[in-house]
Amino acid sequence: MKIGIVGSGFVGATAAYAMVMEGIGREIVLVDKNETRSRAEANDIYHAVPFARPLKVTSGAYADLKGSRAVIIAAGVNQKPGESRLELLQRNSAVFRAVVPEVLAHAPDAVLVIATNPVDVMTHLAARYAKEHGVPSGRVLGSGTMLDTARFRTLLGSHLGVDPHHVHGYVLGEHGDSEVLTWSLVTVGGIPLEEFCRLRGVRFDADQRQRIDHDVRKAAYAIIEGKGATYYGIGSALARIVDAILSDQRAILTVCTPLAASWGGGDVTVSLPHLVGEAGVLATFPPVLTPGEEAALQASAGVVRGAIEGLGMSPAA
Ligand SMILES: NC(=O)C1=CN([C@@H]2O[C@H](COP(=O)(O)OP(=O)(O)OC[C@H]3O[C@@H](n4cnc5c(N)ncnc54)[C@H](O)[C@@H]3O)[C@@H](O)[C@H]2O)C=CC1
Ligand SMILES: CC(=O)C(=O)O
Repeated sequence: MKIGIVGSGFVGATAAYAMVMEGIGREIVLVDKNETRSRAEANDIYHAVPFARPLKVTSGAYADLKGSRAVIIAAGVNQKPGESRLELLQRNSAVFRAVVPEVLAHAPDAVLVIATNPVDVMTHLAARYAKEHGVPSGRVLGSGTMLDTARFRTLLGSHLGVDPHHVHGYVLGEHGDSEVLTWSLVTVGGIPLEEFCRLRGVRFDADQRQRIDHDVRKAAYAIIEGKGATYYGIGSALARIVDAILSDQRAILTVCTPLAASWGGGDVTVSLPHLVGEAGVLATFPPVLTPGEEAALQASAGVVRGAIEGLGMSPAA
């Protein structure tokens, strides 16, 4: 099973490395406008194969994406220290105008997995191009708030003293400053958060919530300030999404995809829990939230809708 990656910078190359480490797929092709970089990354990652799983890793042109089951798009600019994701919009939408039609032309049956920021708007844009090629919007999904959800679960697990695999909680809405940590949905081993804290005698007050909210929401800014880019978390999230697609896992992931008009937030692309399998997004599960969380989610969808409209696109892809 072939996986394509367009944009083999920090994010694309790390996703490829994560897939080699975990044995996801059989072949990975890296494409980048900087061919010297993609060739070097492909060779470097390929040399890890004897220590990991038997995958082939190559670099190539768009034509080499032919037959891919999934294509990750991580091409474009990343944030400089202090810059927001939305500030990348104009530059990365120009990159997508060049990249997405090429991917659709050479890998028309692939599920597109978007990572480039601002990922919600870029996913909306990619879905619009895909629609022009007859590709249903469910076959275009973005990493959305997968990374924020992972950060939330990591910090909660650390505070509670529980393996984050057993901590369930979702960050929804924009992958950006307006994202919503849905505290009311958090369960630990099936036990609601407050009840779990009572049973274990763990202190969890407003200050602790505030600290975790801050550390999740500001994580990217802090990491970029310290080392210029984030890539291990997102690389692992992208590998997880591709695994769900290739194995038709029916995983519930907080990816983003254009939402049906029937969703209360209207036609926009933001993250909600989605069922993900071979064909991409198979179903959407708008959660039951507190009134405050619901208002924050609608406000977050409004931020993304404004950015989509600012690009001159109708929110209805
Ligand atoms: N969705 C998420 O949770 C995350 C998203 N990102 C985003 O991923 C994107 C990539 O970030 P990095 O890998 O750190 O950047 P990078 O600068 O290391 O890599 C970007 C790559 O895209 C390539 N590229 C640019 N224009 C292209 C074109 N027209 N055709 C083909 N390749 C092209 C560049 O040559 C470069 O190799 C950024 O937009 C960043 O904000 C980063 C981390 C998390
Ligand atoms: C850069 C980015 O989007 C993140 O690390 O969340």
